[in-house]
Amino acid sequence: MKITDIREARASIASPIANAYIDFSKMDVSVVAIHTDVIRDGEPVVGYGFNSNGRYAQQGLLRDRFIPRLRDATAEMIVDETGENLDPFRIWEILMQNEKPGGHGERSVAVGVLDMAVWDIVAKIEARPLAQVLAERFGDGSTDARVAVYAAGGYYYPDDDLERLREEMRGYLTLGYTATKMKIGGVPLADDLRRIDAALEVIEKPECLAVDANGRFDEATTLAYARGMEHYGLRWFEEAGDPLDYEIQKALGKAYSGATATGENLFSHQDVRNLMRYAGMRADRDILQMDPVLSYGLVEYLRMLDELRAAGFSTRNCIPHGGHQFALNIAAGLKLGGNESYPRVFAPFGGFADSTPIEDGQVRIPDVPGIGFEDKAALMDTLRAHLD
Ligand SMILES: O=C([O-])CC(=O)C(=O)O
Ligand SMILES: [Mg+2]
Repeated sequence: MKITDIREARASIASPIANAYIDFSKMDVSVVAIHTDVIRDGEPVVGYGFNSNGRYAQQGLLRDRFIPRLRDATAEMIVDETGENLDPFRIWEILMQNEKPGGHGERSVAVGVLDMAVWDIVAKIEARPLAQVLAERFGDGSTDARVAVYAAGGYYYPDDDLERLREEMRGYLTLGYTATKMKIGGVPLADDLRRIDAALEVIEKPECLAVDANGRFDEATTLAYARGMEHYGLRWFEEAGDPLDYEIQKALGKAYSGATATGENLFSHQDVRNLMRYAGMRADRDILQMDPVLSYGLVEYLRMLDELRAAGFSTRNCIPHGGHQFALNIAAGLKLGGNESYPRVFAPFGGFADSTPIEDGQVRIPDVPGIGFEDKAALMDTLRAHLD
């Protein structure tokens, strides 16, 4: 088999929302399509990839370095031992040739976008959902029939008020979600506590509401929020301090009895190893949110899981960031703790297949080959509009 074409483009996901650190008025993502000469159902197999929100489109890196490396590789260099499918691990080595260690981030996004498309192809050639492929290759052979998902939102809006937030939370419950997440850190603590109270009027169960500070706080503010929020018993307190400031995370873990969450801005297994070494993470409650597509793809995510296991954590500690179907397949196939979802933001890249509604806070993997993009009409329309 061989790759016949690689296309990339940039797609806007701009919106007026803001978290404690950035607004999304200029946010965009890279989208790629990798075409092959393998025929399934009468059509050449095409794999799709895109990055999730938070990091921007990576067109320069894709065009100048990573796509040319893949284009220049011979057919023998990129296939597995059967010669009939791609080998994502060999492709990863080709993408990363002549890249120095360290300084992860941004290039990890470019590689992750291509890696997503490669795994979509692998599962399409096997004519099975990616979750099943992963369960057999790297898991215990079976997939989780349903994955717990939570609705991430609760952003700051230009015309913010508490009723808008309550209305948003009501909407998530109507869609079938039982758990949600909202932003903190964009306004003073007293105002954030009023926002949490408003969300809890709707969600009712504090163990079903998580809060996310997006790395905004210094240590003193982290501890002030920990004291202010501890009595609620919330689901988790996410990214209190800078993602690489493991001392802040450690101080939080010591001071705060509730669960904490972090990892969406760690892009390599070396960063995860350091988190395990220095951040005082607690295996009995804390959540790890590394996002496979932002962090060099599934090939690297498997190495991160090895780091976690070595430190005494379970795959169930992991609830990836990003709200995409790629992470959903990984969650089902490798038995993670759940997956993020963005029902109201970052359309059409957030949310899951059209045929799998959220039921009681959980979602199934659709029975379609690959990652399942073809079962999500709005996403396919966007991908095709940019890449055909
Ligand atoms: O607002 C963002 O950057 C997204 C985010 O942190 C999340 O989904 O946890
Ligand atoms: Mg977050």
